[in-house]
Amino acid sequence: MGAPLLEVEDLTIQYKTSSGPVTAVSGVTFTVEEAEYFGLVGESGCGKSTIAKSLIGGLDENGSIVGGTIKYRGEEIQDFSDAQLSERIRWKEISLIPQSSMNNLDPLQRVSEQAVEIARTHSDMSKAEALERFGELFETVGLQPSRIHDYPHQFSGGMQQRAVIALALFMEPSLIIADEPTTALDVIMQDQIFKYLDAMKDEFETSMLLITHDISLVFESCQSMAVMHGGQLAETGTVVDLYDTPRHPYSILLQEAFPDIEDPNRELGTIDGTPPRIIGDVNVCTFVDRCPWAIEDCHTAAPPLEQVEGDSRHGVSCFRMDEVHEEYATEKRPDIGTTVEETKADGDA
Ligand SMILES: Nc1ncnc2c1ncn2[C@@H]1O[C@H](COP(=O)(O)OP(=O)(O)OP(=O)(O)O)[C@@H](O)[C@H]1O
Ligand code: NI
Repeated sequence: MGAPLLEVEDLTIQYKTSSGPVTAVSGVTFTVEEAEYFGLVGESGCGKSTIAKSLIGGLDENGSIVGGTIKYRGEEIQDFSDAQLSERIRWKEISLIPQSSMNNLDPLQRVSEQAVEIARTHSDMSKAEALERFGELFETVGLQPSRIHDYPHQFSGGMQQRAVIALALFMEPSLIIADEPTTALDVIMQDQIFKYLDAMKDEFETSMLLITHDISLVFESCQSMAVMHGGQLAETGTVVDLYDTPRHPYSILLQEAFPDIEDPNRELGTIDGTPPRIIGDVNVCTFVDRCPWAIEDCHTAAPPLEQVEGDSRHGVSCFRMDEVHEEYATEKRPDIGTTVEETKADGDA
């Protein structure tokens, strides 16, 4: 077997701000394999979009990678110039469906012109072939093929998002980074797009990095996943690992906070507090202030990602992963720091 499709190791990213360097991502490690859907999950501000942008060299002006490696098929992305990224990587190998897709179409060009331009640079399709193929993709995402010739302003927000998804699929990239791809779309359209993406995975061995705050969506549509908190990676593994035996306190509480399809009447938990904003180096576990299991050590160093014994892919960044696992197995819910919504399920209302 060759190198994994995408290998992110110990990635640290900072933004320059007037109050100092904001560490948006710190020491993050995960791997996306070929033909795999990988979910990156965590609440707002935990660094998901920052990672997404960094993977194609698209960080905001004030952002920079200050540590770690990003390898795509074994090659370091950071060694590519912007021209090389445009020529070799973007669209054809990795395409990004950005979080706010609405602002990602050129307002001065018809959508079809943007597609033809991409096809011209990255394939040997003729213009007619490109337009036909793009029209088919429009149909796939639920838009009238004839509307490829519209300008972006002629579309609603949801339609623009679908046009961006069509563009992202256009060159049949090996990796699609989808940053909250369907949040602006209705459930039926979400389903349709995921069905299509699934078919693509089987046909072209496409991989996807699905970025979302919705852990249930990841459980439903991905094979592997990572949970982030406060710029750090809390836990990574297969969805089965994280669904059946979550070990990081945040993964456990996050899972309790979402409805479970297999147990819809379960009470929903809540996670108190908010993630910290980190200036400069990170030498704590960023979950420490919200963690019912935290001890003194958790305040003094960032826990390294360690493999769960006997499982090469399941990794957890918690000094107390074994104790947490044992306690949680017997007592279920921790007794400090968390509150439980008591009235949710049993018809109290
Ligand atoms: N250009 C920027 N300058 C300064 N700080 C930034 C910049 N972009 C993002 N940040 C900060 O970096 C952190 C991570 O942001 P990011 O957008 O990556 O999070 P996210 O997980 O995608 O959140 P959301 O779910 O809300 O999209 C946040 O604290 C955010 O305020
Ligand atoms: Ni985001």
